[in-house]
Amino acid sequence: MEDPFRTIEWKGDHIRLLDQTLLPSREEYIAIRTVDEMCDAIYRLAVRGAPAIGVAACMGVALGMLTAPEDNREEFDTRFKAICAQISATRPTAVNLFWAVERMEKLFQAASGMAPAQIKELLVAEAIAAEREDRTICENIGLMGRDLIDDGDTILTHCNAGGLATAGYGTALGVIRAAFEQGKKIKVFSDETRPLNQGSRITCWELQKLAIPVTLITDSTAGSLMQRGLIQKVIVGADRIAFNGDAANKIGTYSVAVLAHYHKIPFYVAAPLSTIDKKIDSGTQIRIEERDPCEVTHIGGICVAPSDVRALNYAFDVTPHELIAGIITECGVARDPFVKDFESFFSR
Ligand SMILES: CSC[C@@H](O)[C@@H](O)C(=O)COP(=O)(O)O
Repeated sequence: MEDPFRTIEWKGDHIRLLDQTLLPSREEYIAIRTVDEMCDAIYRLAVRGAPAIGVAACMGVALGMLTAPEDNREEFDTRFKAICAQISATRPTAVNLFWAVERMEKLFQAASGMAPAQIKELLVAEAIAAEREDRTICENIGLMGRDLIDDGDTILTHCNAGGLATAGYGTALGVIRAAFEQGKKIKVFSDETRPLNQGSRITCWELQKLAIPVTLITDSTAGSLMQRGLIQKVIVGADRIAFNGDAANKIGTYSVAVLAHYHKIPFYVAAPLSTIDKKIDSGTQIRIEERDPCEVTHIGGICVAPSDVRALNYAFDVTPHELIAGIITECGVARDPFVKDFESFFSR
């Protein structure tokens, strides 16, 4: 089946992206014309999900350099550095953002002997390639993970790790989609995923578009469903995975993993290799984004708490590797001790 939407697309002089903050009530594409606009889109989650943020970062760098002066090499280089720094400062947890900026930096360095006009072309080509690659990587994650799902399974997912969190197809939802495309009769429970409701707003919307049966639950319902034997697998995405397998994902993922462990339900993480941070060997080193408390005190712009109450808004948590049955990547399913499998995947 064709993708029912396009997360992000290079359009020559601008970037077109589906504004995810408006879903599901409005399906609106916006045009990003400057680095400021791209940084704002990433920060306010108009584009979100680790792999999609990575693609947005590549495209943001290429876009910003389109207007860089070609007659002054020093200014050209300074502009590049400033753009990379600005994009890197938008969100701290998803490593794909930094992976993307590093990818563009490497290219910029390798092309340092070339004329600015040529470098601009290379940066654009790299950003477009990153988008295409991500789609293919997600399809491969689907192929690698689909046999973990049995016919008749009901799967719980948290947040949104679907086509909209990537350049297309998705990671956790990609595995579910691939199993569904094999003809397996599967059902999905989607946690609503407070505070910003990526589960209810985006995962449910995507799964409905794909005709995959989905039932929305509040975040606090998952344990009860597990206790009743109504969930056979859990699959989620990740924003950053340490080399020992500890995985940061949307806040609430850790609670789901603990529940799954208690109920002996396999808990899987699906993510591309670009989400694995080779520089850190434990989840304790992952910086967790803390966002505006208003996201907790308000739902859809309506205040649901006393206006002066203190609220804490960690956007992510870390699930320790021992709670993870497998990490599904485009190269295969890594198992504990993850470091061994990761090393083999990266050496290919
Ligand atoms: C394939 S996306 C994996 C994760 O990025 C996803 O599960 C998630 O936590 C997204 O958080 P968000 O704050 O919406 O960007």
